[in-house]
Amino acid sequence: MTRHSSAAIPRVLSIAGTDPTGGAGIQADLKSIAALGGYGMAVVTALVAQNTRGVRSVHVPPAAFLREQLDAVSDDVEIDAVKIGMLANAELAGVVSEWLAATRPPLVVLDPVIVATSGDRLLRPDGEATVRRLCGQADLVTPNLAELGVLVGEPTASEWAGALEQGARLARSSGATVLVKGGHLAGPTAPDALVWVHDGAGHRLEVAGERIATRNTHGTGCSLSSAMATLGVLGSGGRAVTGDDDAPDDHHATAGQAATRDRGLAGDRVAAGTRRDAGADGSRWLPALRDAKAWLSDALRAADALQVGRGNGPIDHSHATRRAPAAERARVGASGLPADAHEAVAADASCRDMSAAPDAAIALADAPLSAALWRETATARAAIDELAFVRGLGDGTLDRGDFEAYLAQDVLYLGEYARVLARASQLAPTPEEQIFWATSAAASLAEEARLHHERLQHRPAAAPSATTLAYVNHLHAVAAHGDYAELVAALLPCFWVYTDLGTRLATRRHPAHPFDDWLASYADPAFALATEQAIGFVDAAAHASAPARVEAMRTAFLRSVDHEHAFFAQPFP
Ligand SMILES: Nc1ncnc2c1ncn2[C@@H]1O[C@H](COP(=O)(O)OP(=O)(O)OP(=O)(O)O)[C@@H](O)[C@H]1O
Ligand SMILES: Cc1ncc(COP(=O)(O)O)c(N)n1
Repeated sequence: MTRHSSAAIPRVLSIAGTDPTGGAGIQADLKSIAALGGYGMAVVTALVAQNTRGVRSVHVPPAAFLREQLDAVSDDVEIDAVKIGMLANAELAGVVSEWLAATRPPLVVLDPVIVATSGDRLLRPDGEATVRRLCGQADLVTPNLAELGVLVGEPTASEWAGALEQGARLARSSGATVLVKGGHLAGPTAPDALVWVHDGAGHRLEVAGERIATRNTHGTGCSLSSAMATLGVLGSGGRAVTGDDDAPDDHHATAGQAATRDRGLAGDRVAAGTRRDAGADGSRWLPALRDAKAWLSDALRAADALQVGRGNGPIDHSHATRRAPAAERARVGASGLPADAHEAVAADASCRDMSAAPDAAIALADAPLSAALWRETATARAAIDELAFVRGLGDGTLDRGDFEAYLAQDVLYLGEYARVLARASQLAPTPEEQIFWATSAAASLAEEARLHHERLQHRPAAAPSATTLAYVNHLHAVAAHGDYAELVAALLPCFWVYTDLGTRLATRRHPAHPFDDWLASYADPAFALATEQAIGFVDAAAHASAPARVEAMRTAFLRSVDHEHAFFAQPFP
């Protein structure tokens, strides 16, 4: 492929092995690329049966098939950057080297994966020499301390200073910029440094970092290198590199080496697939490293909440877009809404436009149940999005008769939902919760009356469908147990699924949309606030409950989500 035109969204190809638990390898690469704004593509070198505790076995497909995969991508797609990870053996490393020479991608980041954190080898010893040579075809090489030692043929450095010296030796021998990583150092810091040689002189820029106390660091190297490839294309905002703000006094990039980049780092390459005579200008990577490290640190901070696996779990690549845990949401919801939100609640509240007690205290749980339940219902919620009824609501193609038939069932549901909300109020342990659920019950009845009056007067009264009956029977059955925690868990999906759906449907609004007013009511911030409060109360109830009761809460919540799905999926004659 010779033609290259730059796209606004970096097209980044990962060439790496797999991790079925999603924390490392190609899965981590794709998540990182997406999180940082790129479009991820993936060519698999090896299939690895591994989890957070270690590697069980490795299956390496034929080398010729690796080349077929690579050609399939490069024959069709303009690639902005390549990230190379696990190469398994010399033969595969050789295939990638040949493909790089033929294809000349504008930016190449090599993470020379040799040994996993678990201690298992991911590169056969016969591949080390080839990977060493491959460094000469990369713009950036990102070895951890052990890999750095192997690449320079020395024992693993135990001190940062020694690692930097080894990085300088690798930079000199390869011509690439070396990102020396301090993740494996002992001590309270986790520094990283860019090391390169330019016109024969060695240079270094260091980015400091605090060590985050977590054992969930699986895949940090894969994630960082993919982030660097993506941000390298973007130029990490295209900021000018001043070259000396992070540099240690004794050893820093000079102003002469600093560069203002138009877009990304691709211009730094003399010819991809060849060694550069003058060497790289490594300072160009500094903005990308700063941004990648900040992102990675947040992903490490969020890692423990994921609860994936029993070994060294993954980082949370999606921390920035993921809904914050319930406690956090409750806090933001309570403080981040317009001051008039509470009045809006009082004026127009229902099960869907759920009311709230304005001064309700948000009880914060240590480990929110709600976040786990939300994750557990991701598939069911995605299925709701895909329903013909919901899609028709969003794009406005839903038959009006069907819409009214739905509203007729909703009215019937709201009447019964109000009774169950009232029961929650009766069982509530605090006055705040008592008020919240009672206010919600009243609002639910108000919405029932409003819908009836404004939208359904011309229709004969409907009988409850089997689906509507099943949902309200489930709620009444849980109410009959008399367990407040279980009951509020059963009530929550009606708040939450509708808020979530409503927020997304609201983006489809336009003045001519046939259901515009209805969509507007679901995007009401007061409705979102009420949902945040309900989530906070459910988490507080879980916090105060024994494990068996929490399990009952979970079951009640999951069943309600299933009923929400069935409610939207039912035929509306
Ligand atoms: N506990 C931590 N706190 C903060 N940053 C960390 C921590 N562990 C690793 N990092 C950072 O993660 C990145 C990857 O570094 P590391 O040295 O762990 O690479 P690696 O061993 O290749 O990763 P992997 O775990 O995928 O093999 C670096 O930016 C490093 O500073
Ligand atoms: C396919 C693949 N590539 C890379 C790693 C290294 O990651 P870690 O050192 O965190 O196990 C891995 N475990 N699996």
